[in-house]
Amino acid sequence: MSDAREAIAAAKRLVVKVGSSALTSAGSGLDVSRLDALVDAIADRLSRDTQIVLVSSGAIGAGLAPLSLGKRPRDLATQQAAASVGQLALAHAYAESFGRYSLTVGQVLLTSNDVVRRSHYRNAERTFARLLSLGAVPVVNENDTVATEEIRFGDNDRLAALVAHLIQADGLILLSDVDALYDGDPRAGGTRKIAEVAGESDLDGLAVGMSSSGLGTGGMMSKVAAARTAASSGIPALIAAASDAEKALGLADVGTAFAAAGKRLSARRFWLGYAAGPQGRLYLDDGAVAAVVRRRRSLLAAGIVGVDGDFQAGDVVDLVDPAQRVVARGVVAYDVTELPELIGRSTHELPEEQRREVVHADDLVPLRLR
Ligand SMILES: Nc1ncnc2c1ncn2[C@@H]1O[C@H](COP(=O)(O)OP(=O)(O)O)[C@@H](O)[C@H]1O
Ligand SMILES: N[C@@H](CCC(=O)OP(=O)(O)O)C(=O)O
Repeated sequence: MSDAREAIAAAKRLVVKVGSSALTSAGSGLDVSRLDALVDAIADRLSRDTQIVLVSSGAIGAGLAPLSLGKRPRDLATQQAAASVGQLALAHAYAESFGRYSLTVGQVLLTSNDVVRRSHYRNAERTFARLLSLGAVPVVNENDTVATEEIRFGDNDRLAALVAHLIQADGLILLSDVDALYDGDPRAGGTRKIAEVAGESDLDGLAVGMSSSGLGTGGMMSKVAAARTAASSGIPALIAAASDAEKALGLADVGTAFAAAGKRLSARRFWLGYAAGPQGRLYLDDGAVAAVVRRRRSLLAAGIVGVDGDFQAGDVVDLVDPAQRVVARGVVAYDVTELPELIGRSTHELPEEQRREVVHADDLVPLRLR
């Protein structure tokens, strides 16, 4: 049994995410018997001294049949109407289902603003902590009815990874309609199941594709991205089938396990690296990339070759290498208008008041290349 599986089996706090494809079907909407089976597995784990936050998709899928919509709509307004109807059905079904175990659920609907802005992020953190301390099961989804195209997560796998860090979970379980990660889309046949992802090299050469049901949004790609986000911030993750929920939440001996890399990032550094919305880009030369990413130094004006975006001192920006890859993210100490006359110049050439670092090492998080 891998460390990741042991950690998930022994976790005191878990985030469990279930996808639309595991709860709904195009013709008949919400499948209450599958939802009940998931709740059975969660209730069993809750009875074994574990706190669980459930991130559940399915609002749009659950709203289709009541609105006589045949398949998932493409336009945002109809998706939002379906989510409005479906979220109510979903919340009601969870309340009823957990009620069989005398468990109380609390609905938490988030938009990306709730994590992108640091003050909102901390507010969400407090809400989860209080719900859990009161013994309720938080059931989370994106607030689809108010989220506009610009502020949408559109992807509950990522939301689940962010929530996992937010509540300091010991593990993340992503449940879908497929039993594991394969080295190619299993619909193609002849593909091999991947049981363990110990490090990034185990993901080399994989063909990870989109949803097969037409109900899910991100397909396996967003699950792998979410599992990597969790793992790289110190939280082991498991991708498994919702129909295997009992085993996934039991011994964690099914699906694909992602080993946690290193120690957990602090809340601030995690927010900076994965949740915050960057307002601009700083383009670095090779020397600056080496200093910032490998030697964990502050970014100085001398190593910047270009600037893009509309940011002010205190905003979050992406740091981009000469191959145009985002290699780090940090809080910039200057407004965008101040930088053009500073970049490329060494500190001793600059006036006294402009000698501070452009991004201080304490405000900088190197990102693994995605
Ligand atoms: N390499 C792969 N391994 C496993 N599944 C894959 C892979 N590539 C694509 N898929 C597809 O991704 C689907 C799961 O994604 P999705 O439908 O979005 O799920 P959910 O609604 O649970 O978020 C699977 O049904 C599968 O067909
Ligand atoms: N918030 C949307 C789901 C978005 C989403 O990520 O869906 P999925 O890929 O099924 O997890 C809904 O409730 O319909």
